[in-house]
Amino acid sequence: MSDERLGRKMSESTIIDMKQINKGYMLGTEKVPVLKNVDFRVEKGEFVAILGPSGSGKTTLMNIIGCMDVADSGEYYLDEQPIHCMTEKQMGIVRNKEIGFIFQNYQLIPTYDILQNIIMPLVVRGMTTKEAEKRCMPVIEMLGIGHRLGHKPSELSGGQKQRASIARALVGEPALLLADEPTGALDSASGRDVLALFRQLHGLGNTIVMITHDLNVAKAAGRIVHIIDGCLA
Ligand SMILES: Nc1ncnc2c1ncn2[C@@H]1O[C@H](COP(=O)(O)OP(=O)(O)OP(=O)(O)O)[C@@H](O)[C@H]1O
Repeated sequence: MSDERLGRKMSESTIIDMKQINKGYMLGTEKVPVLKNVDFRVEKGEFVAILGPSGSGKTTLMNIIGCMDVADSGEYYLDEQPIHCMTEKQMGIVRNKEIGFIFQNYQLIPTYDILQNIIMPLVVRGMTTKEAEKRCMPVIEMLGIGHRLGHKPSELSGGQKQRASIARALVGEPALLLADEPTGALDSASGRDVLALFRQLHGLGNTIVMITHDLNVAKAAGRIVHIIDGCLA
């Protein structure tokens, strides 16, 4: 291992370490840069908001953090694992094990009931339905959705759907919770409720990275990082 590599060894408590990340998209025959030399670091237990206007590159960055897309150049370590060196299959395994996703539109499977949705990450890992259901109960209780388990997502309010999606994100005990505009589809009371829940989860030691365009939402986090025109400030 080179001295340079040793020189930037992560601290034991770093969960995200991105160095000089660049990403662009092809527009006709030209590549348009979207993320420009992004350095981003998150320590375990932090609650960080990435705040930026529409088109600033938030989703592009989230897709890379979430191992759903790869950078054109740069290095990305998630919990000391070099994601930039991995195959798609390896990234899929990291994604399932290390990251709990929370989306603006919940992304619950409409034909599954709420319990089936919540246990899904554990079933994907090979756990039996019975085992998975048992394992999920404390999270379901904490989120107060026990009375909705047999319902389809379409029968729940937006706030309840987001609580179910947070439960699904938590059951696999991920190293990182990654939330993309988690209050974007909610009325203001349900939005405040979800942010209070995030603060509670942060208080319990969870690491959260939340992407938003709304300063009032970002203020719920312990640290705000601004993204403007593909650059982190
Ligand atoms: N798959 C793609 N192909 C081409 N251009 C893309 C693609 N995805 C995003 N872009 C462009 O990259 C830029 C950043 O997009 P991105 O979705 O990351 O921004 P954002 O900050 O999440 O915006 P919003 O808040 O509106 O979702 C935009 O100019 C967008 O048009």
